[in-house]
Amino acid sequence: MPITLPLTSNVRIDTDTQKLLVALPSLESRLPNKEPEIAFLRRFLRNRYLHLMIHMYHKLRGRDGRFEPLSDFAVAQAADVYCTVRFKTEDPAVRELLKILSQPHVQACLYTHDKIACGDYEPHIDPIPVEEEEECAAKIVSIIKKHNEPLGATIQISGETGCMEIARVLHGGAADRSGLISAGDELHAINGIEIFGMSPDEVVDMLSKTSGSVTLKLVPSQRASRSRKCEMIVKALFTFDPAQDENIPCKEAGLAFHQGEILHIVNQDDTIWWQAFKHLDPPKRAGLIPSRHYHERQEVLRRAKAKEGRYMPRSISPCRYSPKIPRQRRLRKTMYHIVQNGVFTDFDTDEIPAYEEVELYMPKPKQYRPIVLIGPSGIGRNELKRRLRASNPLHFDEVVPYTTRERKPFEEDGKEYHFLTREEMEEQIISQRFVEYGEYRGHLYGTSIDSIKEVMASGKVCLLAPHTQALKFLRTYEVRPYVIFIKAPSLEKLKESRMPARARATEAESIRPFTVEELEEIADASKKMEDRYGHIFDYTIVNDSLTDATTELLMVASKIEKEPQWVPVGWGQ
Ligand SMILES: Nc1ncnc2c1ncn2[C@@H]1O[C@H](COP(=O)(O)OP(=O)(O)OP(=O)(O)O)[C@@H](O)[C@H]1O
Repeated sequence: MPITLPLTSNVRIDTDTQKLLVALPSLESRLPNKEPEIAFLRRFLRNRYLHLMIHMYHKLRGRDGRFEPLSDFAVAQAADVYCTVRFKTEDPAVRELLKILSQPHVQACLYTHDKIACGDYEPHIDPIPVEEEEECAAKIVSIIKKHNEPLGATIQISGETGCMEIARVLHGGAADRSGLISAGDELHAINGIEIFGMSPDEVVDMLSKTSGSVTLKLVPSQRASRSRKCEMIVKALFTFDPAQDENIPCKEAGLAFHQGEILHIVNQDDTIWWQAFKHLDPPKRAGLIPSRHYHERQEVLRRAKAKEGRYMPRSISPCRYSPKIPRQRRLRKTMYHIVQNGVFTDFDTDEIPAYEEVELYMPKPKQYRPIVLIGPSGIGRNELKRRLRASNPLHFDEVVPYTTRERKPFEEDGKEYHFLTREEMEEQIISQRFVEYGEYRGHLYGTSIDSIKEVMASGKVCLLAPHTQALKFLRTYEVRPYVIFIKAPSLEKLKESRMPARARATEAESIRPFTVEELEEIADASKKMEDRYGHIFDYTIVNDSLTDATTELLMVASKIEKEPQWVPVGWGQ
């Protein structure tokens, strides 16, 4: 007589199970000490779910062809659909489809379908996992996030696998502090919630809402760790605002900085985004900064665009004036050159300033850095230099220029000028002894590197007001100049300060007040000069009120004799 299950009157126990149940009492008598196990087996064999499954099994094995599947790879087909549409998240229908496909029960259903379609329901023993599979195992990482603190990592959808992965771990952030999260790790779940099918924005949003303990399920990266953690101190030679950069992976992770700020670069793994923090900032999570390569590429594009729009901030005219030569004459001659490697070159190279590696320079007694005043012609460099020198002539000094003109009876060689023959001076020019020189009325005039060294060796502060072109020669380990930009105030302020003060413009044989056009030219040149050479300046003084500018210059001059300064690497010893 067939045994019927109490709760499933319509499901009959199959004959094999019946045989087992019938055999149980004899088993009990033969194994008296196994009573609990046999009792469990009895309950199991009578379980209605087991019999439902056995029933289904027999149905599926029915040879009437009613359960012929359309395909046996529904999971792969669903994954294919998922990958094809996963980036079209702007379409609500696609979003819904992605959501449905990522539901665990839908996936389980598809999986079961494939198993059945393949007839893969015969019992089998799982192979013993091999070591590589163990490596693929997920890791559960719990990190403690302070209130409002970001995770300290950026995420992206992997181009290879289509999975969400950690793009980079920010130095010093919560993820970095855990020591357990690496770039390339696949992110599968946050606080137990599967993120399969979510967009990076949704994941970021989800992460930002969590605080305290956050548990991440990650599949470790298979890539070999290629972290190139490094510490490099640099001066930023440009200004960066992450809010203005369209390509930054996460604006909140960006580090805004200004030209001249000192940054500690801590990671250069990524070719586009490096990681850095600002000097003197409390030690905290590093931010993303453009890599040198990325900045250069962006700058090239910006310049190309500016060229199209006909505005080129770099197109500053080469030096037209030399210190002793009146403006009108010099304009016609354009005779000013810098010699480099025996060739006449210009400082307006195509180099794109990004970061300059720096080190700390400690001021030493009686070894003062020369102060170099740079600015547009007529802004007041020489006036300020004169005033600084007059403040303490025993401490500040100027260089004695060289000339090939005849010595006047009242002049002393080495006092007003060093006098050389034309041949001698030309020889020295060719051997690059002059930081700047020019020709006026058939005679050469110039500033020699030797005369700068002379002042430096005398234990005085050497004051210079050369043209910008001379910086290429002056910015060396031997001279270590401190460059101060004398900047023009607004045109209105220039007119207000220069006109009533009867500021003088030098002309061929006379001096006269500035014209409005000349003041406009000064304001314009100042702007262009700052755009072009701003990264070289150590300090900027706006020369609006002469008294204020002089006071500020005295303050800076005193500061650089006492306080440590950031200088290009190699100048610090
Ligand atoms: N802040 C100021 N207010 C009023 N006049 C000023 C100010 N600064 C400079 N000047 C005057 O402007 C004139 C030009 O100054 P200065 O000769 O020092 O310019 P510069 O930068 O050395 O230019 P250049 O190389 O052409 O000589 C001088 O008469 C100077 O006294």
